[in-house]
Amino acid sequence: MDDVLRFALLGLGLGALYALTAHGIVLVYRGSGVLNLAHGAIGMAGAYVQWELSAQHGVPYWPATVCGVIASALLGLLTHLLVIRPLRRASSLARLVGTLAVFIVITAVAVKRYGDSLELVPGKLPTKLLDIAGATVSEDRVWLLAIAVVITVGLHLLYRHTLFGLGTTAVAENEGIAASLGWSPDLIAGANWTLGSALAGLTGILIVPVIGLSVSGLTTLLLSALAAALVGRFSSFPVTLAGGLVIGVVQSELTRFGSGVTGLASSVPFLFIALVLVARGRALPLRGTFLDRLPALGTGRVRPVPLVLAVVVALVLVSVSTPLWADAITNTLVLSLIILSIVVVTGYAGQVSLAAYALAGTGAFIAGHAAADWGWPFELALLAGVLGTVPIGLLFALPAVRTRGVNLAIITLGLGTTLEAMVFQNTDLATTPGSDGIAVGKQTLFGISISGVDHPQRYATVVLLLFVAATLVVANVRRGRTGRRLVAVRANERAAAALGIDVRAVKLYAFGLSAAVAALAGVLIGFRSTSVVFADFASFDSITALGLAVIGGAGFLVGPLFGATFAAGTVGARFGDLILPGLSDWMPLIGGVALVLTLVGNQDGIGREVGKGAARLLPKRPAPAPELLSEEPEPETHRAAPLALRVQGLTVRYGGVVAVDGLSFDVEPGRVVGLIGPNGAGKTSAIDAVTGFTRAASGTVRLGERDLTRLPVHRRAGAGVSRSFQSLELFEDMTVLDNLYAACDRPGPWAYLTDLVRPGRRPLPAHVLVAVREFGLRDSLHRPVGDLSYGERRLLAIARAVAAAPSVLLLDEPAAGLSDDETRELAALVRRLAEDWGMGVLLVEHDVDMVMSVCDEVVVLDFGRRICAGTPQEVRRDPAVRAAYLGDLEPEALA
Ligand SMILES: Nc1ncnc2c1ncn2[C@@H]1O[C@H](COP(=O)(O)OP(=O)(O)OP(=O)(O)O)[C@@H](O)[C@H]1O
Repeated sequence: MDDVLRFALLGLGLGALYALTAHGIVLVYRGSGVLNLAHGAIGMAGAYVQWELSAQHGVPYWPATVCGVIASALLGLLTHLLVIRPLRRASSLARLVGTLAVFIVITAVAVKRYGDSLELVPGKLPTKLLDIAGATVSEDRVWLLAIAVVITVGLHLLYRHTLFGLGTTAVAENEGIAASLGWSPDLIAGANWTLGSALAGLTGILIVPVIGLSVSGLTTLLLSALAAALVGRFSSFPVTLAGGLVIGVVQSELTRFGSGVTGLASSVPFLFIALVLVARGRALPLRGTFLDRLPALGTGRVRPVPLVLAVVVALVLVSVSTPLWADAITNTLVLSLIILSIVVVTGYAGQVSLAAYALAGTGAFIAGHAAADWGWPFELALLAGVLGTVPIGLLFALPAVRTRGVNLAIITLGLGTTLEAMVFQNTDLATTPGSDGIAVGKQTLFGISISGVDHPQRYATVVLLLFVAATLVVANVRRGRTGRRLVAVRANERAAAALGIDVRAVKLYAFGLSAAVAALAGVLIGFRSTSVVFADFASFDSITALGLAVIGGAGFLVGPLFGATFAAGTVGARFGDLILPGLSDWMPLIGGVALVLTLVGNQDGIGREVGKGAARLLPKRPAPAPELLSEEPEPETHRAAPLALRVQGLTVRYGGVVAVDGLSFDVEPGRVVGLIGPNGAGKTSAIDAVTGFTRAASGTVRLGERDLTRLPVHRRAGAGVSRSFQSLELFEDMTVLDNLYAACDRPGPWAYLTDLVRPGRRPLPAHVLVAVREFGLRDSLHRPVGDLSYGERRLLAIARAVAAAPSVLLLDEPAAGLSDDETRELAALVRRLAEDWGMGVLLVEHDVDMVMSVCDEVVVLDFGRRICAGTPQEVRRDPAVRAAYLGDLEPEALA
C-alpha cells in the first residue's frame, strides 16, 4: 500500500512536468493554431543555455536560468517570425512541418555543439526525503507539483481575465472578426509563441535534474505532453494539468505494478486517451468545417520511355558503383519508399499519419520472424512482411475514421511509439539468441546471393526494381477510380460521402496500401544485413520522414526521391561530401534549412517544379479523349429509377434546440417539392437528416420500399438520394471531369485491388453525358474547378449531384447569388430534371419567385414545424405563411 502511494506521489511530479510542457504547446496552439513539434527542442535549447552558462562559465544558477528561459522565448519568437508567419496562408500540414523543420535545425545545431552524451545536471529544488502518509518521496516532486499548480492557475487567470487572454480566444475563434475588433492576429500569435516557448525553457530547466540533459531527452516527453494537451482539447489549462497528472500517476504505478511488461507504462495512458478521442470524434466533419488548403497533387501519369531510360541508367550506375555508393543508393531508395508510403496516405488521402517507421518496423518484424523462425526464403518473407503489415495499417486507420488533422497525427505517432516500446524494444520478441536483432542470415534470390554485406550492388539492384514496381503501383492507384476517391476524401469528406463514397473504406484503403509500401521499405532495411535491428525503426523518425515528404512534394510520385536526397547517408549526402568534404556531417542541418526554405518558397515541394519542368521538356501528349462526348447517348438512358421519398415525423435536435419538429412530406418521382421558410427554420437540418449527415431524433426516411433511416450517408446516396450543398463543397483540386467521375464511379470492392495493376478509365455513363450537355459543361471538362466562374460552379455542384444517378435530388439554395437570367435558366433545368429525367426534386430556396414557378407542391417550415403544404397558389394565400415568411408581399407580387 505504501508503494501505491509512493509511486502515485512520484507520478504526480512527473505528471506536473507533462502538464507544464503541455501548457506551452497549448499556448502556441491557442495563439496560432499550430501544433508545435519543436516545443521539446526549444525547451532543450533553453536548458542547454542554462547549463552552459552555469556549469561552464560560472554564471550563478538563477541568472543562468533567466538567460535559458529568455533564449527559449527568443527561439519561439524567431520561429513565429521566420517560419510560421510566412506560412500563414499555407496548409496546416505545411505549418506543422514548419515546426518540424525548426525541430530539425535546433537538434542538428545542438548535436554539433554538445554531441550525443547525457549530462547529469544538479537541480536547485530541495531533494530532502519527505514522509507523506507513510510513503517516502523526494521533496523536489512536491515542488514540481506546486510549480505546475501555480503556473496553471496563473495561465487560467491570464487567459480568462486579461485583455491579452480575451484577444487570444477571439483570434482562435475567428481571426477575421477579431481583426475587425482591433486585435492583431499576428501580434497575438507572436506573444503566445514567445510565452509558450519561455515556458518550454523553464520546463526544460526543471526537468533536466530529473531525466538528465541530452539532445533527444526532451523529445521523449513530447508524447505524454501531447496526450495531456489532447485531454484539455488544446484549450483548458486546468484540464490539461489534470490530464498530465493522471498520465504521470498511471505511468508511475504501471512501472511498479505492470509486472515488467516492456513499454506498458508509457503506452497504456496514451492508448486510453486515443480511445477517448476516437470515441468523441465524428465520422464526418460538421457543416461549416473549415476546409484547409492542401498540398498540390501530381496526375500520376507515367511516361514509359523516360521511365525505362531512367531505370536503365540507374541499373548501369548501380552495377558500376563502389560498395559505398551502392549503400548510399540503397539508403536513398528505402527512404524513398518510406516517403512514398506518406505520399499515399497524406499526399493523396490527406490523412496526416506519423506512423511510417512503425509500419516499416512491423514489416521487418514479420518478415524477420518468417525467415528466422520458419526458414522462409527472402521472396516469401518479403511477401509475408508486406501483406502481414496491411492489417496493422488498418488498425492505425481506425482513429482516422473518427478523428482528423492534428489529433490524428498525435494518435498515429502515439500508436507507433507504443508499438516500438512494446514490441520492437522487447528483447523477448525482437531478438533471437546471440543476436542484437532477429538473425535472418544472408539473403539469396532465385539461388543468387543478394546479401547487402557481400554484394551491396546486387542488393541495391533488387531495391531499385522493387522501388520502381511500388511507384508504378502507386501511380496506377492515383490515376484510377480508387485514386479519385482518395483525392475526393482528402478534398472534402462531406461531399465525398454525399456522392456515395464510403469515406471510412477509402481511409482504411489508404492506410492499408501505405502500410504495405512502408513494410516493403522495412523488410529491405532489415534484411540488408544479417539481422533485423529495430534501432532502425524509431517511431519519431516518422516525423522527419513527413518533413522530407513535404520537401519533395507530398502529392508527387517523384517527390520521395527528392525528399530522400536531403537525409544523411543518401546519395545527396555523398555528393555533398564530394563537393565539400565533411559536408555530410551537416546534412541534418542542411535538411532542416532546406525544409524551411522549401516551405516558405514553395509549399508544394520540389516535385511540382520537376513536374512542370518535365512537361516543358517532354513532347506534349494530347489531353485524354473527350470521353465519348461526340456520341449522342441513346434517348431515355438517363431516366432515374422512379422511387418516391417518404419522410415521416422527422425531428432533429441540437442539444436543447429543436431544429426540425415532426416534419413529414413526400417527394414523388417527376415532381418538384419546395421547402421554404425563414432563416433558421430548419430547412438545411431537414436535408441533413434525410441524407444522413445529422442523426434524426425520431422519424423515418424511406425511398421506395427501402427504409433509409439508419443507413450512413454514403449508403443513402448509393440507394438514390443525392444532394447539393449551400456552400457547394466542390472538390477544388480536381478538374470538372474528375468531379463528375467521383460522383458516377461505382467501383465494386474488387476495384480497390484491380486498380493497383490496371487502373483503366471507364467512359462517362450516358446520364452524365446528358448532364454535361444540359449543364453546359462540355467545354470546361478539363478545367480545374478553381478556374470556373461563380455561376459555373453552382451548375457543376448540381451536375455532380445528378451524376450520382439519384432518384431524388435535394437542392440546398441552388440559386443563391445567381443573376435573374441565371436563376431563370436554373429553374428551367430543375423542371427538366423532374419531367425529362423523372427525378423527384426537393428544392430549398429563398428565391420565392423561383420556388413558386417550378414547384408542384410547397412545404412551409417555421421554427422546425410544417405550417402549411399545398400547391404554390394555396401556399401563397395561406395567412399563416404570409405572417411567418412571405410577409407583406402582395399576392400579385408572388404570382
Ligand atoms: N450544428 C448545430 N448545432 C446547434 N444548432 C444548430 C446546428 N445547426 C443548425 N442549428 C440551429 O438549428 C436551427 C435550424 O437551422 P438550419 O440551418 O437548419 O435552418 P435553415 O432553415 O436551413 O436556415 P437558413 O435559411 O439560414 O439556411 C437554427 O436555429 C440553427 O441555429
